[in-house]
Amino acid sequence: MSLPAEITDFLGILDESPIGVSVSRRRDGQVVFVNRRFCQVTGMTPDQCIGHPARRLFADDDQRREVVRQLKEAGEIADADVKFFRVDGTSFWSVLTIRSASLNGEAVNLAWIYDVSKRKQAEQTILDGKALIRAMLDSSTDGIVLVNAAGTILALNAAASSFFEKKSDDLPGKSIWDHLPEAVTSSMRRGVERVLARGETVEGHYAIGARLFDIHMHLVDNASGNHDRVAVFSRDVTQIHQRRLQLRKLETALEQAPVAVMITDAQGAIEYVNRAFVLVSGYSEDEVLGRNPRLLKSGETVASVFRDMWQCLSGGATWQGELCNRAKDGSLFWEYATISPIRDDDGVTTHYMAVKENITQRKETEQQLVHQATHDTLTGLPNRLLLEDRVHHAIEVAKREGRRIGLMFLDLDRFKIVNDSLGHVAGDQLLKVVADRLRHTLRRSDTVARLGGDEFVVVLTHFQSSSELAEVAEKISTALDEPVELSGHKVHVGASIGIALFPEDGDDFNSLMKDADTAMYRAKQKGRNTFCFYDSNMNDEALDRLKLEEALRHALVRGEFQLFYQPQVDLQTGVTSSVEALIRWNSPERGQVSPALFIPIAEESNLISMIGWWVLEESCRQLAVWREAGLTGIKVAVNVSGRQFLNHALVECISDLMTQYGVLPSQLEIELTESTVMAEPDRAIEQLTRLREIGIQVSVDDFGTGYSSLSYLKKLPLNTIKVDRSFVRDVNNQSDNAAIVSAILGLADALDMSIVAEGVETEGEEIHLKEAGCIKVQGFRYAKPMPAEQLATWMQRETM
Ligand SMILES: Nc1nc2c(ncn2[C@@H]2O[C@@H]3COP(=O)(O)O[C@H]4[C@@H](O)[C@H](n5cnc6c(=O)[nH]c(N)nc65)O[C@@H]4COP(=O)(O)O[C@H]3[C@H]2O)c(=O)[nH]1
Repeated sequence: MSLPAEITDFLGILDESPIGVSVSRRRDGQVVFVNRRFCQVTGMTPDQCIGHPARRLFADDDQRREVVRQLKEAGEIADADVKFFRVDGTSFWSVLTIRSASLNGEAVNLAWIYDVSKRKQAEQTILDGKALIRAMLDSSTDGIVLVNAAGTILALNAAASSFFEKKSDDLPGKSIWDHLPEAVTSSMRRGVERVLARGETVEGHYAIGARLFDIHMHLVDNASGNHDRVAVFSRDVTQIHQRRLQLRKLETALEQAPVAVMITDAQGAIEYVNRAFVLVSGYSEDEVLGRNPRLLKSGETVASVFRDMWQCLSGGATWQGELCNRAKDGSLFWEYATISPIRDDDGVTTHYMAVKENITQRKETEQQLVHQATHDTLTGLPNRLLLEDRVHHAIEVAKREGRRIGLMFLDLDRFKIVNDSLGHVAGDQLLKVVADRLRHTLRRSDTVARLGGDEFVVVLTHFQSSSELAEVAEKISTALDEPVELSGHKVHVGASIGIALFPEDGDDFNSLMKDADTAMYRAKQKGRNTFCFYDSNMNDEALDRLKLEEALRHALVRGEFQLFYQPQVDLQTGVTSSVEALIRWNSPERGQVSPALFIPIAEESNLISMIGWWVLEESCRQLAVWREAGLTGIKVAVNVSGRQFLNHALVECISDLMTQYGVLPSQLEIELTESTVMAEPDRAIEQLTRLREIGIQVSVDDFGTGYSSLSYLKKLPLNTIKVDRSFVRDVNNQSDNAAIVSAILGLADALDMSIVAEGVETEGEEIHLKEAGCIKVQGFRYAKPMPAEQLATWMQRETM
């Protein structure tokens, strides 16, 4: 059927309207008319519509069926939102209205479509937004309930159900107050009122059933800007609360624990200490937090304990052990510590926890017991047990270091008489006095022990010679020879001392004790208050040395020293321009004593300084005498010992003497042995430099015997090397000596030093030395050391 022109014209008027119009026959559903707008909206041409079934427009079958159903039922469709699919696959939303009508006697469906895609899109966006918000709210673990002023629930999220213990679907529209326990409602009601009245956020904690909630209530604006809604946020804090309670319990337990607890981070910074820690250490929490536990270090715990601790902890294991720490007030305390690493879920150590039991009292008791077991109760001195231990230990060290040990056995000479006559109390008092005197006479490094009764033992480990031991024994004898005041009586006790030496007399404790005891009996037999060595040779030697030292002490005051001078000759010119000053001791008892014998004793007993100064002064004095006598241009080489050389006053003293006697620096030379220079090379360099600064020349004696470090030799400001006599001896026949002398000459040449060969005795030696390039010589071949007066004559004769 085609529509009459007047009808289509009429309908065509609607072409420009926003409404699309189609007319279809009810009979067969064929479209008989579409206006232009209809074609625009549907994206079809009139030809694609007219003559075709109207249902073609519906790409979606379900929708089409629905439209047909409605048309059958009601005969029309009013303003339905329908989604159409265009032939190109795109879709659009339209408001669809279909009405039945009669056109030219034919029943038709008039359809109006109006594109509402934009509105639909906006609606969808709103819906999507709402769904998103809903999803977000539902995914929140906090419950959110929106109520109005009357308490009517307007909305709530899924998590809010736990707050009400009911499914959230039932609740909107109902009163919140009907769904909460009595105890909660009144307080919450007041909260809601406050939020609405003042716009404040109100917080609270509520127990609902077995659960605990943190509640926050906030004012919410409605769409028209009225403040009549309250959002109630509820957070289930039951678990947190329980954990908090648990932690509090643990903290209280830690705080009240009888043991000190300390927690540090992985770097050792203290994060927690409990009350016991504060009590024991004396440090407050604030004073230790953030600091390292090292602040407790006392220096009394052996280093190996800390090494062991860190090895253990860094390996992830728990360490247990004893530590001696220092409290804030400086006192020491002992702890038995258990230190464990604390790891996180990944097994990484984040903290260390130390649980420490104070064991100071136990330690003190232990130490007291040990002290009691190892010390004599009366005198407080080590007893036999400790003595034995110390001697064992000393023997070990002495073996390692190649040292000697002196063990002295002391027996008081008149103790029994005191005890029997004045009683035990006086006897005990006497023993205490003896112990004190021994303690004061000896060095801290020496051991003094009491064996029991009136027997004491002294152990010395630092001494040079047996004469030094004899000296100590003398000192002890002198100290014990002093009278002791006992119960109003002056008592002389004295002691007999027996001395045994390791390793000479014995190499273990028992044999040394036995030998010292034997020697002590010998001393008793000799007459009391004396000492005796176990080895009688040593006895004589030590006594002899002691006597020599004693005599040496008086020699200076008694004017028993004299200087001899030995010329140093120039082989090329035959001229003597320098002499070596050599000391002589004319002892009334011993005759002439060789310096080789008494100089070492003087060095050991410190007499060398006095003797050394005398030699220097005497040399200067002699130079002045020679000058007066017209003997000028002579230089004196003075031997200076090691001890004297390192004395700070040496340079000033030499300067003073030169000024006093009018001696020029070029007239004085200092002779040092190679070992003196090499003993402390750095200090030697310093002192030599100062000597050089005042113009004094220095020569090294005995060169070649002391293993000089060549690198040092280069740095030392020395002028002359003296080739030792041992290399000069038979140099013309002994190739070894010849090689050494030639090497020393080469060295001196390279270091720009001059050479003096010592102890030249034969013509052969002289010829060899001359050919080797050695110019200056000294020895019996030219002259023996002689007194000053003789030297003047000798020199005059030589120059004649
Ligand atoms: N066999 C032999 N010997 C020769 C010959 N020419 C010299 N002598 C001896 O060799 C020693 C040289 O002195 P020294 O090496 O410094 O060795 C000196 C020196 O180290 C020390 N001394 C001497 N006087 C002093 C002094 O005033 N102070 C210091 N600290 N030590 C001194 O005592 C050591 C011994 O002195 P002396 O007995 O006087 O012995 C002297 C001297 O008499 C020779 O051709 N053949």
